[in-house]
Amino acid sequence: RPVNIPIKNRHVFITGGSSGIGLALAHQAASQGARVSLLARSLSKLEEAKQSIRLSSGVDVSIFAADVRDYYAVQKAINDAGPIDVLVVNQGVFVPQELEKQGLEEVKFMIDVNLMGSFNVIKAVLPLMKERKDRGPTSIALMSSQAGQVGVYGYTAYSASKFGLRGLAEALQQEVIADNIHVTLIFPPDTDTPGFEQESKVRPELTTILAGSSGSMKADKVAKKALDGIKSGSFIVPCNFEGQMLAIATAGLSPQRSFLMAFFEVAFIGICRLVALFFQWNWYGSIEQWHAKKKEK
Ligand SMILES: NC(=O)C1=CN([C@@H]2O[C@H](COP(=O)(O)OP(=O)(O)OC[C@H]3O[C@@H](n4cnc5c(N)ncnc54)[C@H](OP(=O)(O)O)[C@@H]3O)[C@@H](O)[C@H]2O)C=CC1
Ligand SMILES: CCCCCCCCCCCCCCCC(=O)[C@@H](N)CO
Repeated sequence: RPVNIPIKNRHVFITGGSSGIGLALAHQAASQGARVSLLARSLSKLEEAKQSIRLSSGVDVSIFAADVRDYYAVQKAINDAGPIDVLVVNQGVFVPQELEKQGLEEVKFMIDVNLMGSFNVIKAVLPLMKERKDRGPTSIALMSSQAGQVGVYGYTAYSASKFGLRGLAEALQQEVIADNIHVTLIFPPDTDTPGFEQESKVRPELTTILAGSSGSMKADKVAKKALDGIKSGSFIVPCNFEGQMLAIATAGLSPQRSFLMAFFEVAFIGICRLVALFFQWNWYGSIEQWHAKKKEK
């Protein structure tokens, strides 16, 4: 059933909030009257973010320098930040590379930050979020990626880390629903951020070609979709039209609050599977072409 999770005058805690999508979310939450806290590794980037939010909305955000891989550092930050109403687990790292070429330390880095780091943050927040009475509905939101709905060339480790978040989210929602806690999973396409700019420099050509199947977005737009999804307690939040098709094609056994969306899923799942097969046909065609071109050289 539908739910409404207000953010005005409530505490929104964003990991990876000093850059890109997380920073855009922080700006929007602050301008909508939320009390905002940010967590990331680099203190100087956090201070810059704090400054820019103060300039644009006059709001003073709290900042916490910690690495999500360090449970005790995360726990300390969260205890210092005070009770959280909306947790956005958004930190993420992405180093695209064919698995054969990628070092295992890079694989582990992505799994540790994106997946294990998310466990650390949620484990630290949950007891405090649960323990408060008369607090109204609260939210735990996770930033996945369209690469967490479909495997993409060059993203073996990254896709695995983002698919992992879905299992975590589906199981967690069942565990916390009785506490009026609502889980949201966000699936952005390529998004114009400092992290993406870095990624683009090292991305295999095929990764760029396949990821181009979905249009790219501005961080502000993704943040707006995310925040609207969080406020309406949506479990799955797609960000663009391709994302809406992907969400239907991969709906599986995820919960659905909206009767209208449930109807769309049932009505369009067949056609979306057809479109998905067409995309796969196309992707394998691109892969074949790319190999043929490489051989010629
Ligand atoms: N941009 C894109 O194309 C897409 C991004 N996403 C996802 O959205 C999220 C945000 O991405 P984007 O805005 O592009 O990323 P950015 O690289 O621009 O920002 C990443 C943020 O995460 C923080 N961070 C990184 N590692 C850690 C860590 N170990 N501990 C704590 N904080 C950390 C960074 O700060 P610091 O380095 O100081 O720690 C920074 O604040 C990620 O989860 C990403 O996977 C999903 C789909 C597309
Ligand atoms: C029903 C069929 C729908 C068809 C649409 C298919 C589109 C899939 C495109 C996948 C794009 C993956 C982008 C990853 C972005 C990301 O996370 C990196 N930039 C790292 O941050």
